[in-house]
Amino acid sequence: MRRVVVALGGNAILQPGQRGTFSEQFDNVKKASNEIIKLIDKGFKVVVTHGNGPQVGNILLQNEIAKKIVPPMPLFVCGAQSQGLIGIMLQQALREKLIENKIELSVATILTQVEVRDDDPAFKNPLKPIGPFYSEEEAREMIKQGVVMKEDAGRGWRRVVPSPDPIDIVEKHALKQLLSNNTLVIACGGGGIPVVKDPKGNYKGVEAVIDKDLAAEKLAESIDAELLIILTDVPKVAINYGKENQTDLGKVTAEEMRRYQREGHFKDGSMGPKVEAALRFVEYKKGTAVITALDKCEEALKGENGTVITS
Ligand SMILES: Nc1ncnc2c1ncn2[C@@H]1O[C@H](COP(=O)(O)OP(=O)(O)O)[C@@H](O)[C@H]1O
Ligand SMILES: NC(=O)OP(=O)(O)O
Repeated sequence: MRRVVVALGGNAILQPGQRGTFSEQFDNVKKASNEIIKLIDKGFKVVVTHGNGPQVGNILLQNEIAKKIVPPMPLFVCGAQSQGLIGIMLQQALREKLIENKIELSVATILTQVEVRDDDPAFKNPLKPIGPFYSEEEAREMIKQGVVMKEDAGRGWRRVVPSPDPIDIVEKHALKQLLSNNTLVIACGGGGIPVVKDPKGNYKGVEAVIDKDLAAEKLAESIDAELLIILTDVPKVAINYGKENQTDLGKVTAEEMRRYQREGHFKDGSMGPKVEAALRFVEYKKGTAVITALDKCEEALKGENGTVITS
């Protein structure tokens, strides 16, 4: 059976302008689950992963606001909490759709650790935006209080944290076993819980949030997937994005895409990591990578939409 990793963008769970109530997020997750079920119906063996930028930032904020009463937890624990938060919504929504469609599969979320290097340069250069958006004025005030803030791809200011490169999926053997045992697996949520390995082989959590698209690529490599689908809120990747001469990309080779990347068409913190993840998967694994909008996934698989990158 063809293995596929589906990466759900933050927008698929918490849309801009929403406060992020449980029912808002659960409704969004239900819509995303519909699309995932269509893939299963087509005969794919699916592993789902998802972003956590808004959620992990909100959990961190809750910890900080309540710190006089409740001891705050480290950021990697907030990441683990976000895997549980989104995992339970996905488990329930997917199960509902599986029952509706009379598909017999178990659903399980794996609390997944992802190894990073402790000397990754990202620890000295925080770039990963998390949590809510702030105005420039609010951001300047927070910077004075020691919070690292950056402007996020023209959408407002956000807190930023280190985002080291994922090098290995710690629970990969467990998730392969579940996959072979009729289970729809949700793994590496929020890029995985970032850990470093000590000389004895023990893992220790680190203060970071891994990019979920880059982790999705590692996940796809680990389970021998032949397809990586990155679902976001635009149907296609574009060159000259937002300019008069914007051109959407349909079928492209990895070579062409690397050239556009070198020319600076894909922004850090938004389309940049998606394109890099897609390219790594196509170049190292010789698989196919698709970047498209959640509701265009079916069309993209028929070759009628989306950006499809092949070697
Ligand atoms: N070259 C590009 N082509 C298409 N979209 C782009 C490009 N550069 C930046 N974007 C922006 O990237 C956004 C998707 O990235 P992001 O919001 O981080 O996704 P998600 O939260 O779904 O993972 C799109 O909404 C679009 O505004
Ligand atoms: N961890 C992560 O990349 O989350 P988002 O996709 O929500 O930013």
